[in-house]
Amino acid sequence: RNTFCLVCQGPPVWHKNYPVAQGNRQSPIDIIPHQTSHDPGLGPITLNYDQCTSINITNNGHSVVVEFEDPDDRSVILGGPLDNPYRLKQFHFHWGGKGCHGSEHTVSGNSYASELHLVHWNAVKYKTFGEAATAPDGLAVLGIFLETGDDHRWLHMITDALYMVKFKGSVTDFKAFNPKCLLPSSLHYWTYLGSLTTPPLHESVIWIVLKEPIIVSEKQVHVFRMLLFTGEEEDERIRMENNFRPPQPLKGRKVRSSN
Ligand SMILES: NS(=O)(=O)c1ccc(Cc2ccc([N+](=O)[O-])cc2)cc1
Ligand SMILES: [Zn+2]
Repeated sequence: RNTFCLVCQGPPVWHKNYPVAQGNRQSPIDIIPHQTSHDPGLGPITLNYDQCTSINITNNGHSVVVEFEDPDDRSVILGGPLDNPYRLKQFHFHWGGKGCHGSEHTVSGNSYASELHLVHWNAVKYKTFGEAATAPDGLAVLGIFLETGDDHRWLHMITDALYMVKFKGSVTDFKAFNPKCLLPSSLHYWTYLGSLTTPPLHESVIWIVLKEPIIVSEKQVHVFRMLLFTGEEEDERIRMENNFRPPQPLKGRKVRSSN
Protein backbone atom coordinates (compact mmCIF):
# COMPACT_ATOMS: atom_id res chain seq x y z
CA ARG A 1 0.00 0.00 0.00
CA ASN A 2 2.99 2.33 -0.20
CA THR A 3 1.71 3.42 -3.61
CA PHE A 4 -1.06 5.31 -1.79
CA CYS A 5 -0.44 8.82 -0.58
CA LEU A 6 -0.15 9.03 3.19
CA VAL A 7 -3.69 10.40 3.62
CA CYS A 8 -5.10 7.54 1.58
CA GLN A 9 -3.39 5.01 3.85
CA GLY A 10 -5.77 6.35 6.46
CA PRO A 11 -5.72 7.64 10.02
CA PRO A 12 -3.63 4.84 11.62
CA VAL A 13 -0.42 5.97 9.86
CA TRP A 14 -0.91 9.75 9.95
CA HIS A 15 0.96 10.19 13.25
CA LYS A 16 4.23 9.11 11.59
CA ASN A 17 4.38 12.26 9.49
CA TYR A 18 2.06 14.37 11.66
CA PRO A 19 2.87 13.71 15.34
CA VAL A 20 0.16 16.27 16.26
CA ALA A 21 -2.26 13.44 15.36
CA GLN A 22 -1.73 12.34 18.97
CA GLY A 23 -2.09 15.89 20.34
CA ASN A 24 -4.39 17.25 23.05
CA ARG A 25 -7.04 18.89 20.87
CA GLN A 26 -7.64 16.51 17.98
CA SER A 27 -10.89 16.17 16.01
CA PRO A 28 -13.40 14.69 15.52
CA ILE A 29 -14.74 13.61 18.92
CA ASP A 30 -17.70 11.67 20.27
CA ILE A 31 -20.15 14.21 21.69
CA ILE A 32 -22.07 12.96 24.74
CA PRO A 33 -24.91 15.50 25.14
CA HIS A 34 -25.59 15.02 28.86
CA GLN A 35 -21.85 15.49 29.56
CA THR A 36 -21.68 18.83 27.73
CA SER A 37 -21.91 22.01 29.82
CA HIS A 38 -24.70 24.42 28.98
CA ASP A 39 -23.16 27.89 28.90
CA PRO A 40 -25.77 30.69 29.13
CA GLY A 41 -23.02 33.10 28.00
CA LEU A 42 -22.91 31.32 24.62
CA GLY A 43 -25.02 33.37 22.24
CA PRO A 44 -26.55 32.23 18.95
CA ILE A 45 -24.44 31.94 15.79
CA THR A 46 -25.25 34.09 12.78
CA LEU A 47 -24.50 33.09 9.19
CA ASN A 48 -24.28 36.03 6.80
CA TYR A 49 -24.08 34.15 3.49
CA ASP A 50 -26.35 36.29 1.34
CA GLN A 51 -23.51 37.89 -0.68
CA CYS A 52 -21.74 34.56 -0.96
CA THR A 53 -19.74 33.91 -4.09
CA SER A 54 -18.91 30.29 -4.74
CA ILE A 55 -16.28 29.80 -7.44
CA ASN A 56 -15.89 26.13 -8.23
CA ILE A 57 -16.31 22.53 -7.10
CA THR A 58 -13.30 20.24 -7.08
CA ASN A 59 -12.28 16.65 -6.28
CA ASN A 60 -9.05 17.03 -4.28
CA GLY A 61 -8.54 13.29 -3.93
CA HIS A 62 -9.86 13.24 -0.36
CA SER A 63 -13.27 14.92 -0.62
CA VAL A 64 -15.36 17.15 -2.88
CA VAL A 65 -14.85 20.84 -2.07
CA VAL A 66 -16.81 23.98 -3.04
CA GLU A 67 -14.52 27.01 -2.83
CA PHE A 68 -15.53 30.64 -2.24
CA GLU A 69 -14.05 34.03 -3.00
CA ASP A 70 -12.96 35.49 0.34
CA PRO A 71 -11.51 38.96 -0.45
CA ASP A 72 -13.75 40.63 2.18
CA ASP A 73 -16.34 39.81 4.83
CA ARG A 74 -19.11 39.11 2.31
CA SER A 75 -19.78 35.62 3.73
CA VAL A 76 -19.11 35.19 7.43
CA ILE A 77 -20.07 33.26 10.51
CA LEU A 78 -20.27 35.26 13.74
CA GLY A 79 -21.43 35.08 17.35
CA GLY A 80 -21.54 31.94 19.46
CA PRO A 81 -18.01 31.16 20.75
CA LEU A 82 -16.37 33.45 18.18
CA ASP A 83 -14.75 36.77 19.15
CA ASN A 84 -15.04 38.19 15.63
CA PRO A 85 -16.43 37.28 12.20
CA TYR A 86 -14.79 34.34 10.40
CA ARG A 87 -14.81 34.32 6.57
CA LEU A 88 -16.28 31.39 4.58
CA LYS A 89 -13.49 29.75 2.54
CA GLN A 90 -14.86 26.38 1.43
CA PHE A 91 -17.21 23.56 2.32
CA HIS A 92 -16.80 19.82 1.81
CA PHE A 93 -18.27 16.51 2.93
CA HIS A 94 -17.25 13.23 4.62
CA TRP A 95 -19.22 10.02 4.00
CA GLY A 96 -19.14 6.23 4.42
CA GLY A 97 -19.42 3.18 2.20
CA LYS A 98 -22.60 1.32 1.17
CA GLY A 99 -24.81 1.03 4.26
CA CYS A 100 -22.05 2.13 6.63
CA HIS A 101 -22.11 5.54 8.23
CA GLY A 102 -19.62 8.28 7.42
CA SER A 103 -19.87 11.25 9.77
CA GLU A 104 -16.73 12.32 11.64
CA HIS A 105 -18.27 13.53 14.90
CA THR A 106 -20.52 11.03 16.63
CA VAL A 107 -23.26 11.66 19.21
CA SER A 108 -23.27 9.20 22.12
CA GLY A 109 -21.40 6.77 19.87
CA ASN A 110 -23.88 7.10 17.02
CA SER A 111 -22.68 8.25 13.61
CA TYR A 112 -24.68 9.79 10.78
CA ALA A 113 -24.52 8.93 7.09
CA SER A 114 -22.39 11.97 6.27
CA GLU A 115 -21.10 15.27 7.66
CA LEU A 116 -20.83 18.68 5.94
CA HIS A 117 -18.03 21.04 7.00
CA LEU A 118 -18.25 24.79 6.30
CA VAL A 119 -14.71 26.10 6.79
CA HIS A 120 -14.18 29.72 7.89
CA TRP A 121 -11.01 31.65 8.81
CA ASN A 122 -10.17 34.53 11.15
CA ALA A 123 -9.32 37.31 8.69
CA VAL A 124 -9.36 39.92 11.47
CA LYS A 125 -6.29 38.46 13.20
CA TYR A 126 -4.53 36.69 10.28
CA LYS A 127 -3.57 37.80 6.78
CA THR A 128 -4.13 34.54 4.92
CA PHE A 129 -6.08 31.29 5.31
CA GLY A 130 -2.80 29.36 5.48
CA GLU A 131 -1.58 31.49 8.36
CA ALA A 132 -4.91 31.21 10.18
CA ALA A 133 -4.90 27.42 9.67
CA THR A 134 -1.88 27.10 11.98
CA ALA A 135 -3.19 29.42 14.73
CA PRO A 136 -5.16 28.16 17.78
CA ASP A 137 -8.08 30.51 16.99
CA GLY A 138 -7.52 30.61 13.24
CA LEU A 139 -10.40 28.53 11.88
CA ALA A 140 -14.07 27.99 12.68
CA VAL A 141 -15.69 24.95 11.10
CA LEU A 142 -19.45 24.52 11.17
CA GLY A 143 -20.32 20.82 11.17
CA ILE A 144 -23.73 19.66 9.94
CA PHE A 145 -24.86 16.01 10.13
CA LEU A 146 -26.61 14.40 7.15
CA GLU A 147 -29.18 11.76 8.14
CA THR A 148 -30.80 9.50 5.54
CA GLY A 149 -34.51 9.81 4.89
CA ASP A 150 -36.34 11.78 2.20
CA ASP A 151 -34.59 13.53 -0.70
CA HIS A 152 -33.07 16.91 0.19
CA ARG A 153 -34.56 19.42 -2.22
CA TRP A 154 -31.33 21.45 -2.65
CA LEU A 155 -28.56 18.85 -2.23
CA HIS A 156 -29.17 17.71 -5.83
CA MET A 157 -27.49 20.99 -6.91
CA ILE A 158 -24.28 19.53 -5.45
CA THR A 159 -24.81 15.88 -6.46
CA ASP A 160 -25.69 16.90 -10.05
CA ALA A 161 -22.24 18.56 -10.29
CA LEU A 162 -20.34 15.52 -8.98
CA TYR A 163 -20.45 13.89 -12.42
CA MET A 164 -18.14 16.67 -13.61
CA VAL A 165 -15.49 16.04 -10.91
CA LYS A 166 -15.33 12.23 -10.82
CA PHE A 167 -11.55 12.07 -10.94
CA LYS A 168 -9.01 13.38 -8.39
CA GLY A 169 -7.75 16.77 -9.53
CA SER A 170 -10.84 17.64 -11.59
CA VAL A 171 -12.57 20.99 -11.08
CA THR A 172 -15.57 22.68 -12.64
CA ASP A 173 -17.31 26.05 -12.31
CA PHE A 174 -19.84 26.25 -9.50
CA LYS A 175 -21.06 29.82 -9.18
CA ALA A 176 -23.54 31.59 -6.94
CA PHE A 177 -24.34 28.64 -4.70
CA ASN A 178 -25.58 29.77 -1.29
CA PRO A 179 -24.93 27.05 1.33
CA LYS A 180 -27.71 28.54 3.48
CA CYS A 181 -29.99 26.05 1.68
CA LEU A 182 -28.08 23.20 3.39
CA LEU A 183 -28.81 24.37 6.96
CA PRO A 184 -31.30 22.67 9.30
CA SER A 185 -34.10 24.73 10.88
CA SER A 186 -32.37 25.05 14.27
CA LEU A 187 -28.89 26.55 14.76
CA HIS A 188 -28.49 25.10 18.28
CA TYR A 189 -24.98 23.72 18.57
CA TRP A 190 -22.19 22.13 20.56
CA THR A 191 -18.77 23.81 20.50
CA TYR A 192 -15.25 22.75 21.51
CA LEU A 193 -11.61 23.44 20.60
CA GLY A 194 -10.22 20.94 18.09
CA SER A 195 -8.28 20.39 14.90
CA LEU A 196 -8.38 19.73 11.19
CA THR A 197 -9.58 16.13 10.73
CA THR A 198 -7.21 15.45 7.82
CA PRO A 199 -3.46 16.06 7.56
CA PRO A 200 -1.87 18.43 8.48
CA LEU A 201 -4.27 18.02 11.48
CA HIS A 202 -3.40 21.52 12.76
CA GLU A 203 -4.98 22.28 16.19
CA SER A 204 -6.49 25.49 14.87
CA VAL A 205 -10.25 24.84 14.73
CA ILE A 206 -13.06 26.18 16.87
CA TRP A 207 -15.67 23.52 16.13
CA ILE A 208 -19.36 24.42 16.02
CA VAL A 209 -21.46 21.27 15.45
CA LEU A 210 -25.20 21.73 14.85
CA LYS A 211 -27.43 19.46 16.92
CA GLU A 212 -30.12 19.09 14.24
CA PRO A 213 -29.14 17.03 11.15
CA ILE A 214 -30.41 17.75 7.64
CA ILE A 215 -32.29 14.93 5.93
CA VAL A 216 -30.97 13.60 2.61
CA SER A 217 -31.80 10.39 0.74
CA GLU A 218 -29.57 7.31 0.62
CA LYS A 219 -29.62 7.76 -3.18
CA GLN A 220 -28.18 11.28 -2.79
CA VAL A 221 -25.43 10.04 -0.43
CA HIS A 222 -24.69 7.24 -2.88
CA VAL A 223 -23.91 9.77 -5.62
CA PHE A 224 -20.91 10.91 -3.52
CA ARG A 225 -19.54 7.36 -3.77
CA MET A 226 -19.24 7.64 -7.57
CA LEU A 227 -16.36 10.03 -6.99
CA LEU A 228 -12.88 8.49 -7.19
CA PHE A 229 -9.81 8.86 -4.98
CA THR A 230 -7.77 8.29 -8.14
CA GLY A 231 -6.94 10.51 -11.09
CA GLU A 232 -8.05 10.03 -14.72
CA GLU A 233 -4.53 8.96 -15.72
CA GLU A 234 -4.31 6.19 -13.07
CA ASP A 235 -5.31 2.70 -14.21
CA GLU A 236 -6.71 1.76 -10.79
CA ARG A 237 -10.14 3.25 -10.09
CA ILE A 238 -10.74 3.52 -6.35
CA ARG A 239 -14.16 4.76 -5.18
CA MET A 240 -14.09 7.73 -2.82
CA GLU A 241 -15.82 6.47 0.32
CA ASN A 242 -15.21 6.22 4.09
CA ASN A 243 -13.23 9.49 3.96
CA PHE A 244 -13.90 10.16 7.64
CA ARG A 245 -11.53 10.15 10.62
CA PRO A 246 -12.85 8.25 13.68
CA PRO A 247 -13.40 10.08 17.01
CA GLN A 248 -10.24 11.10 18.92
CA PRO A 249 -9.58 11.23 22.69
CA LEU A 250 -11.25 14.19 24.46
CA LYS A 251 -8.15 14.67 26.72
CA GLY A 252 -10.10 16.61 29.31
CA ARG A 253 -11.67 19.12 26.92
CA LYS A 254 -15.03 20.71 27.73
CA VAL A 255 -17.79 20.57 25.14
CA ARG A 256 -20.21 23.46 25.60
CA SER A 257 -23.84 23.51 24.50
CA SER A 258 -25.62 26.61 23.17
CA ASN A 259 -28.92 25.41 24.76
N1 LIG B 1 -12.22 18.26 7.79
S1 LIG B 1 -11.82 19.71 8.28
O1 LIG B 1 -11.16 19.61 9.57
O2 LIG B 1 -12.98 20.60 8.26
C1 LIG B 1 -10.68 20.39 7.16
C2 LIG B 1 -10.88 21.69 6.69
C3 LIG B 1 -9.99 22.24 5.76
C4 LIG B 1 -8.93 21.49 5.28
C5 LIG B 1 -8.07 22.08 4.21
C6 LIG B 1 -6.71 22.43 4.67
C7 LIG B 1 -6.55 23.37 5.68
C8 LIG B 1 -5.26 23.78 6.05
C9 LIG B 1 -4.16 23.22 5.42
N2 LIG B 1 -2.85 23.63 5.80
O3 LIG B 1 -2.75 24.51 6.71
O4 LIG B 1 -1.88 23.11 5.21
C10 LIG B 1 -4.34 22.26 4.42
C11 LIG B 1 -5.63 21.87 4.05
C12 LIG B 1 -8.73 20.19 5.75
C13 LIG B 1 -9.62 19.65 6.70
ZN1 LIG C 1 -13.99 18.06 6.98
